[in-house]
Amino acid sequence: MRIIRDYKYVNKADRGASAAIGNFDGVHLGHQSVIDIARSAAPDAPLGIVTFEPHPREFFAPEAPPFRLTSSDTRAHRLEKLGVERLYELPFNATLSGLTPRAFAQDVIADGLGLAHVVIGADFCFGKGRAGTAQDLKAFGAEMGFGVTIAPLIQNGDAQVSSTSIRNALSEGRPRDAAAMLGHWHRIDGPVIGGDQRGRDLGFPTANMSLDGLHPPKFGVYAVLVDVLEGPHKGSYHGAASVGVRPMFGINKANIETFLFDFSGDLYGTELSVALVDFLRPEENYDSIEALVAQIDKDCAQCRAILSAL
Ligand SMILES: Cc1cc2nc3c(=O)[nH]c(=O)nc-3n(C[C@H](O)[C@H](O)[C@H](O)COP(=O)(O)O)c2cc1C
Ligand SMILES: Nc1ncnc2c1ncn2[C@@H]1O[C@H](COP(=O)(O)OP(=O)(O)O)[C@@H](O)[C@H]1O
Repeated sequence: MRIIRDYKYVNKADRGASAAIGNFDGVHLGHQSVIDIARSAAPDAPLGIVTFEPHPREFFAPEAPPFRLTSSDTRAHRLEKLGVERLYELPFNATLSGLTPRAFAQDVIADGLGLAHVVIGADFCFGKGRAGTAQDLKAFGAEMGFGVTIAPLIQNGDAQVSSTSIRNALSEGRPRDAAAMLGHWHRIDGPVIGGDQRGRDLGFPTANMSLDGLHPPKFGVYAVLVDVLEGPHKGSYHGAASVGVRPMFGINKANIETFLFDFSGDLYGTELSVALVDFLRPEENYDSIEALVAQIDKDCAQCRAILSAL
């Protein structure tokens, strides 16, 4: 997969793609479906994605709390796994956001990226003030010479699959509902960072990861599947993770700390992918360290049972 970060001066080899357009936060079942449609709409064309960085909401409201399900790196990895060959990750700035719908179609899609075919969801809006609709894009395509397919929206029961409903499921401690809409477990990816070196004294050393920039799942304890992605301990493990601020030890910056079962070794700096399977309980402030350790023992037993039944 090639990542192209500008819509001007695009190489000939990177033009002519059949591409889906959107934010693709989480790369959920709806996203996977538009990608499949883009693939079958023009099987001989390179399969592309047009997306934006930062996410438009981050650009318009930089002070708002983090809401992303996936970092741009994770998004790129997932798209590559789905067979995407060209990722047009366009800088979302005042210039791009100020283009009228017609200018976006002409300058970005037709002239800039030279797309052969475009796939969008039925609720897609584009251009300054989100003034352009999917139907408008179809009309521009006919005029400017690119094909447009409007994809139906994927349902999950009665509700539409969306990044927002996945965020809500995670905020409410329903990771299995999030997974049903994602088509995969919700994962937190990143390197293991240093902590307060307290976990080892408790008898539960934890691999800590930052939640910076990401939508925080409900604070509390989760049964997790852990992939160690590199290094001598590369492999898959079961574990128990604590998401939150660790009230037993003051109010700290929220992170995720994972105890891997049947594991010992150094994970500092190693890339991990932690999948949230079930929410067990909220994080608590216990009366004593002994009470916390007794509870963590119970949490681990419960997590082992949940994970071995998967
Ligand atoms: C399964 C599990 C459950 C935990 N539950 C709580 C909790 O309820 N309250 C809390 O303050 N910390 C909880 N912790 C977090 C510990 O406080 C944390 O792992 C410890 O402070 C180690 O910090 P360190 O990794 O920075 O050394 C839990 C940790 C694990 C692994
Ligand atoms: N079973 C395990 N689960 C998670 N991390 C482990 C485990 N065994 C050893 N480690 C290592 O111990 C470190 C965590 O120890 P801990 O005392 O909690 O320190 P920190 O405060 O840095 O998290 C991890 O980053 C990892 O390198």
